[in-house]
Amino acid sequence: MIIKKLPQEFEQARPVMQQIEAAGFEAYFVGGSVRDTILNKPIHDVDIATSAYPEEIKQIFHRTVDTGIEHGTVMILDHGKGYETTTFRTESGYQDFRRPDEVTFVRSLQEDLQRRDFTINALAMKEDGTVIDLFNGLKDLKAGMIRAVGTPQERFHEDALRMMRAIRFASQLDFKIEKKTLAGIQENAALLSKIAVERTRVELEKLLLGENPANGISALIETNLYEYCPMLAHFKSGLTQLLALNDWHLSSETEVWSLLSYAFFLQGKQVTTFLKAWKTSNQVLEDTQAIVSAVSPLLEGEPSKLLLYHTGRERLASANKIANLFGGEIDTPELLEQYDQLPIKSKKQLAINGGQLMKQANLTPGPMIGTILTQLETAVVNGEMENKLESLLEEAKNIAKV
Ligand SMILES: Nc1ccn([C@@H]2O[C@H](COP(=O)(O)OP(=O)(O)OP(=O)(O)O)[C@@H](O)[C@H]2O)c(=O)n1
Ligand SMILES: [Mg+2]
Repeated sequence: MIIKKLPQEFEQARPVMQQIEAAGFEAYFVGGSVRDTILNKPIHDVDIATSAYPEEIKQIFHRTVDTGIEHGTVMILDHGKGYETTTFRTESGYQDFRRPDEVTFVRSLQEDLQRRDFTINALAMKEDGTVIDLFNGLKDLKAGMIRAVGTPQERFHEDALRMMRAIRFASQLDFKIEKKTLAGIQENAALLSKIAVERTRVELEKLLLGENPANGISALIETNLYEYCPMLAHFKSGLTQLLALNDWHLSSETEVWSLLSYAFFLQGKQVTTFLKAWKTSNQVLEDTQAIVSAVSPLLEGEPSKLLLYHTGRERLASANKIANLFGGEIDTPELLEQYDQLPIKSKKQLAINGGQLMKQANLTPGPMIGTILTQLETAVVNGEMENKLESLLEEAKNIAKV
């Protein structure tokens, strides 16, 4: 197979490939970018595999960065772009099920490709678009099949994360997992606990953000992999419930964690415990908390102005998306319109501040100031008071008297 029209990311990298070849070495595009091009999907980064050793690459190109030289990876800088090139290699050892004990550089493309995870990820492409397909990856791409290269057991022992990758691709590409590969995951699922939570998290997020998340979730359950993911062992029924939802497409990590938390009936501190177990960022945690607490009122259909205000625009859209998945009926554009009509969007927009309260209403510094500001804020948001300095000062004095 020759791909005639290559995406511009490959075109740009061509001179680099040609230079490696001119020096007498082989160079191929490998990995996800080749797979996604054949699937007509947009690509992000192009990876290059080469028979040249890192030191040889550094002799060919003047501007390089050692991004992972012990693994054979050198970044070539060319016309303001960086190209990761990795020397063909084999790996051995894998006593910890996640990293090889030893990496050996080799000159043969075949040896490099045969240690890769799935046939669809073991394609290589020359700079002229010729595809090298040593493991029937093209056939599997066409059939929509995820199949381990060689023996699944070996591939999963080399890196147990590959089991999560398999189900992630099942969702992302809407592919099936081939029988022996699926059985390999079932048999080796427990090895996933050896993998750093952060790596597993990235795969779970990609799974839930994928084209057909239900496909990935069924495989997660069917293979028992979920039992070796942080805390998911407790939530089999919650996970199963997700399979019944109609056609859903999430669009951020925060939506992933909010959907899971809501589907698992988690609240307050339970959300924190769950997300901490998955080591999400604090920002994701904060946003998820806000979204999860907004879902039930949205589902009930009468969200208060104060809820809209405290949730904020972006989180509100996510919360309503989740509410609608569970039967909520509020239209998101209408809800956002209501939000946009709130008199203020944050405390900063209140026409009065603590300093003015002290100076112009003669209030003494202390916690009372905060309490009064919050009451004024609530009144303004609810449309009970105008957002004007004089009337707010007047009201502040009244509150202080009581
Ligand atoms: N555990 C892994 C990770 C990666 N690879 C190989 O390295 C390539 C690049 O890895 P990566 O960028 O992590 O995955 P992609 O397949 O490119 O997927 P994505 O589009 O998500 O980057 C893969 O295609 C595969 O050939 C592998 O064999 N085993
Ligand atoms: Mg990639």
